Amino acid sequence: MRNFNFYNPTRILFGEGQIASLAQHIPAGSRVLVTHGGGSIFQNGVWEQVEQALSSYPVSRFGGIEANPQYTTLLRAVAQAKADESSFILAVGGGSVIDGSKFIAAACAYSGEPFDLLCGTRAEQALPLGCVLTLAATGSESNGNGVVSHAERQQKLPFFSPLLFPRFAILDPRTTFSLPPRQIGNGVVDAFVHTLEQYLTYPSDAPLQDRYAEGLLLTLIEEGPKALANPEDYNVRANLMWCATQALNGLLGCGVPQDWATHLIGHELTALYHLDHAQTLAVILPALLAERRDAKHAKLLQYAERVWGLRKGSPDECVDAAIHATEAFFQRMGVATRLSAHGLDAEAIPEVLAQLQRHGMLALGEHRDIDLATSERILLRAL
Ligand SMILES: NC(=O)c1ccc[n+]([C@@H]2O[C@H](COP(=O)([O-])OP(=O)(O)OC[C@H]3O[C@@H](n4cnc5c(N)ncnc54)[C@H](O)[C@@H]3O)[C@@H](O)[C@H]2O)c1
Repeated sequence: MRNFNFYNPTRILFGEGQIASLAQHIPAGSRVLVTHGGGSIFQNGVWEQVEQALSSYPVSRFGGIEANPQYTTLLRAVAQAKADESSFILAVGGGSVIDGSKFIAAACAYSGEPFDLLCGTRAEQALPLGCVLTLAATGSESNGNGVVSHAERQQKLPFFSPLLFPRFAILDPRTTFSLPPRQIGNGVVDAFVHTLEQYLTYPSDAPLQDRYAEGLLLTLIEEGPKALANPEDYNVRANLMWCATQALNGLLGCGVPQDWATHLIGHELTALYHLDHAQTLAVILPALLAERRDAKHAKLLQYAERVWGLRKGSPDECVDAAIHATEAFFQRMGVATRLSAHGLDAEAIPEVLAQLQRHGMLALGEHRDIDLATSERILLRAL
């Protein structure tokens, strides 16, 4: 096992009714800016609960943070937060609202050009941030990462600061009942691929991390389809929500090699062709596993046996069957696994490669050996 430095200060408030406890976790006297997306919180009762819980604070609201939050939208929120002298940001939504709110929190406390924060300048100050999660997927509710899109530059820009871990995250599974099937599928696929990015690499003598990852994968496989079939099953939603948080709160990746090539190639597909984040993962991951089957052979075999129960046949047959089972699972969650399903053909690939080159993505994966030629082969397999 490798050395690691694990830090996660986010308080998790899990379960039905927890929104009512908001006032216990936001410092008295704070001027709260509530950030949200397109308006689902007004239809599913979440806003009512938040408004009631915050009745003792001065509250302002910034809505309209879109999926794959846009830099220009977030700058407007920063201007509002400054004008309102906000001292606490409460993000109410999915990964996009939370990521966007992390940027707002950092940019409000930054005296330079806000874009610097997306180009490697790490936030050294930030407004405190909390969140009410409404979509189980990204883990953003309990990590210090964010991704902001810049439409004009066709870029998705990741950033990180330990100051951007939410102070608390309210995880009430009932808030997810109103998700449309597309977002249920996306959420399960996202959490599944986050887990695989930290598991399906090469053996590193970390059996606890392996079994932790396998536990998350098995739970997602069991519970994911149930959420599609019965969207208001509280326990199913609760288990999925807790899986998604743990898939990217930092603990799973401790002491093990990590891949993340699927995400980095996927980001370019979103920036160029506007696929949902998880749609890109479902397309790239099976193709990447097929392309990298030799480098990942030992862990693919372990994955085949322990996660999919595949023991019959030659090792190669088991690996093939595991990749096939992964793809079939994504499809069962309603998420397509081919570029062609999104109307993209081979003509789309050169621009993805050009973007990877522009962004310096020339040595990806756990061995840093996925060069542009390998990325091209992965994309061709994904057609
Ligand atoms: N910070 C991280 O660690 C991390 C990790 C992975 C992905 N991301 C980023 O997060 C973003 C994706 O976030 P996401 O998958 O959570 O989706 P999202 O936040 O983009 O939301 C998707 C859609 O679902 C709607 N929605 C959210 N909650 C709802 C509810 N309860 N009922 C009805 N509709 C609801 C939103 O309004 C939006 O239209 C991408 O930009 C991705 O790159 C961040």
